[in-house]
Amino acid sequence: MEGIMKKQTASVIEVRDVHKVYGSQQTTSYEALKGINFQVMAGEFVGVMGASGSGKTTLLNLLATLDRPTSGVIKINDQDLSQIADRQLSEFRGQQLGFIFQDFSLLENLTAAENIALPLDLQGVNKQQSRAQVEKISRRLSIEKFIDQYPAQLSGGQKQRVAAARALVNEPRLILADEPTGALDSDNARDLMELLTQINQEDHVSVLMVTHDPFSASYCERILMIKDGQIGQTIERDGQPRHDFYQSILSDLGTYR
Ligand SMILES: Nc1ncnc2c1ncn2[C@@H]1O[C@H](COP(=O)(O)OP(=O)(O)OP(=O)(O)O)[C@@H](O)[C@H]1O
Repeated sequence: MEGIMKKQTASVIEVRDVHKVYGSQQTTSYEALKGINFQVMAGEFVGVMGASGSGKTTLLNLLATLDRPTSGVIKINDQDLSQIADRQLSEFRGQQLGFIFQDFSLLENLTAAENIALPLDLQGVNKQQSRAQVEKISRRLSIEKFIDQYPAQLSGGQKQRVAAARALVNEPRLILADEPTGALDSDNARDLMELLTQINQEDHVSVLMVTHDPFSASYCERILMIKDGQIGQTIERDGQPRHDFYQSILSDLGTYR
């Protein structure tokens, strides 16, 4: 019920006719995205799948404001990214977005707590407030016991929970995840997907997740299938139980490739 009520309020991502061409020479240039259109509404959990080289990372980099489209419009929380100057992009990222990567991207010489606090440090949040926010998110993600340890002392699943805490500590409305279960075994992958689902449903944080893995994708409500730089197909969960959706994804992937 909550899922129905939370949707259709506002769009957190709007992508209109986005093209991305790498290289400027006509002979060597490559069009990685060829007119992408989609929206993600507040509170949605959306997956992006597609074969290697189809343009998933290119799209995620544009949404993450790490690169600019060649043409087209991208809005995040109604803000047109083309209107943000380069020097303001890191502040925008820090305030609006949370990132989770396949390789966790934790700094080895910092404790888990210090890693989680990084987005707050970059925004100049004072130590006391930062410590309070780190403790709050650590309790929420049940990682209080190991936040004073270094990444090398943590398991893969624990590292990804720390990375999730770092993504959430600034209370973003949107999480961008790039193969977040790619380096996890199946139990830890399930834990992480359940955690993301819980955050999505309880805190109404929207999630856009690139994945190759049909199991992880089955936690999404909608999956954009990218093929050769275009959205070829969208698979809707439509209230199906997760296991049934998993089977639909598998059969769609079978016919899609
Ligand atoms: N910086 C770049 N310069 C030139 N071509 C690029 C660049 N980055 C990506 N490409 C090309 O653009 C296409 C899309 O790449 P992209 O990394 O977005 O694919 P992907 O779907 O994320 O693949 P994978 O699943 O293997 O990560 C590929 O053909 C790739 O070779």
